[in-house]
Amino acid sequence: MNQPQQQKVAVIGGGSWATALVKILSEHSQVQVRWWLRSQADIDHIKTFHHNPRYLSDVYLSPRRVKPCGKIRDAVRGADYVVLALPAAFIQEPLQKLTSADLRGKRIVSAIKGMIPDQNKLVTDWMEDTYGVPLDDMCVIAGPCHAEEVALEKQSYLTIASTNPGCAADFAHLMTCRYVTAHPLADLYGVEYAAVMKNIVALACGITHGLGYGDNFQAVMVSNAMLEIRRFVTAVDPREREMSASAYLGDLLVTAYSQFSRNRLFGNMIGRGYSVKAAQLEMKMIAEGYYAAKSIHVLNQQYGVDMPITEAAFRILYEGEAPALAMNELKGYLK
Ligand SMILES: NC(=O)C1=CN([C@@H]2O[C@H](COP(=O)(O)OP(=O)(O)OC[C@H]3O[C@@H](n4cnc5c(N)ncnc54)[C@H](O)[C@@H]3O)[C@@H](O)[C@H]2O)C=CC1
Ligand SMILES: O=C(CO)COP(=O)(O)O
Repeated sequence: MNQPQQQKVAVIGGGSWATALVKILSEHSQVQVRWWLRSQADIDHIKTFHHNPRYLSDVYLSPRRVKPCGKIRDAVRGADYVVLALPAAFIQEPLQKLTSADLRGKRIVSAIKGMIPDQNKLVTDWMEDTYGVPLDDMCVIAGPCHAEEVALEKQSYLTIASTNPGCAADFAHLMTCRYVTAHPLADLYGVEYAAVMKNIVALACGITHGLGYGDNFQAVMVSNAMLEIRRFVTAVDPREREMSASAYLGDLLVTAYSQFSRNRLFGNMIGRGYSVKAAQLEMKMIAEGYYAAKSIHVLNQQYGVDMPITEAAFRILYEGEAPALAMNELKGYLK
């Protein structure tokens, strides 16, 4: 591994995943983290008490290795890596303060499992189109890994996907610590799309659970979902890939079944009769699957892939179809 002595990493976002990633990065003595958060009160709290007051508040954040700041240009200045760790719907506003020149020569890491909602673009495509960042200078963080379990230092695995093997291997090194093992993988698009789509499936699983369906039904839905994800990813980016690997199947499983899954929780509320608005207000955290259901639905108008689970979620979330009716229709497609 050809890593320089000091690594400067800017982390953009103040939520649970950003906090977990800052914790992992700060396990490395050679890494300096510049952490951009939008709330000045949270920055002051972290500087004084070394904990994020809002998310994963038990996690200790070393003041020697982690420097919170409120100006995004200060955070990225001099950074080797810029890690994007906000929900996709909120990334455009803070990044507007940056120009292509601010990002030139830096490696961009997307930790986001969502698409830019109004443009229906993957984050890496959007970064390439908006800032001219070459795909080879980007990677994505994927794999079954909830921030809450990182906070508890439970053994976890990540996949770092990139078109550039060196970029993936270098960042995988920074994401590996006592309780996290990270592996590089060459399939950037496949991993990025699968991470977006598993959120829609987990949301749909939550809906069925809220409606009273059991584990038998969910197991069939998750198996069918894996085939649905494979069909879509193959249509968008045809190539050989092992979709039972943890970056694809593992992430689908953890999100569909974990007590920590925001998408499952959000779906569960919808299944129990909450409106979308009420579920969003109740949650306090962001379920990317809500936005992804629309983006993938729109994108699929170009590809025409058979996606009954995504379509059922789309109709419930955006067309007002009753969850019970949509799931009843879906029953006929599953096997
Ligand atoms: N939490 C997890 O375990 C994991 C999350 N991810 C991904 O990481 C990304 C970030 O998610 P989390 O940190 O979990 O989100 P979160 O729900 O914990 O935090 C939300 C973040 O969005 C910001 N935010 C909320 N409302 C906003 C608004 N109206 N305008 C601007 N910013 C706003 C908050 O300040 C906070 O930084 C997502 O794409 C998610 O899919 C990926 C792997 C694991
Ligand atoms: O991607 C995740 C775990 O790998 C997080 O999923 P949720 O956003 O549903 O919690």
